[in-house]
Amino acid sequence: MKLFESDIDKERNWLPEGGIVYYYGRVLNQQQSDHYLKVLLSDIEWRNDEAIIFGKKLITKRKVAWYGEQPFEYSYSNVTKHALPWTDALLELKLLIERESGETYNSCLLNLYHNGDEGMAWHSDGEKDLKKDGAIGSLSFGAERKFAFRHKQTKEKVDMYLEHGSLLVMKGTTQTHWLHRLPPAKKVSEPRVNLTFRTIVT
Ligand SMILES: O=C(O)CCC(=O)C(=O)O
Ligand SMILES: [Fe+2]
Repeated sequence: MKLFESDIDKERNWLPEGGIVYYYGRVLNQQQSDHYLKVLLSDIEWRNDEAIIFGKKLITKRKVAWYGEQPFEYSYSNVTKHALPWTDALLELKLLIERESGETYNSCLLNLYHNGDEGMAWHSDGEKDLKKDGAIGSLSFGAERKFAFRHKQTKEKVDMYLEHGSLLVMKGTTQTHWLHRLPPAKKVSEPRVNLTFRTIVT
């Protein structure tokens, strides 16, 4: 049983090889986490994601948004987007996780999963505009969901649970050697918002 935040070992690498994943647990208290969930749900310009897959235009149920310190062009599943300017909440959260993780970030991809029917399939975040081996800082709000890694060669799996107000950091060669996904979760009826802070190189 986890009694105190200090029970979380922030220096533990959750991957056995080929990358680095740190889980910082809840970096915001209940009240702050509830506040940011509400603000993000109402203030972010959420859009259904469009992807061209095998020549077919698909609209995802999940909603997405893309913010940054410059109007970066960002390609993602064959769609090109421009980053919107930071909101106050996103800038506060960016500074918080920069302090926690000792890394810097210049952009953020946001995902809104309305309930447990929505998830994200196996992928790695290795787009060419992303800083090579740069850290990705992932903040989660709302429903606690399982997050899974799978090694591209050995198929080894690592599962973890991302709590309300928690921070996960993926860095080093994680995207080269591992896939990750957010599996659907039948019993979950509450929304989850995830923010992945990244570094774009121009
Ligand atoms: O929702 C999550 O926790 C993960 C999102 C993700 O992997 C991504 O946006 O690339
Ligand atoms: Fe990802």
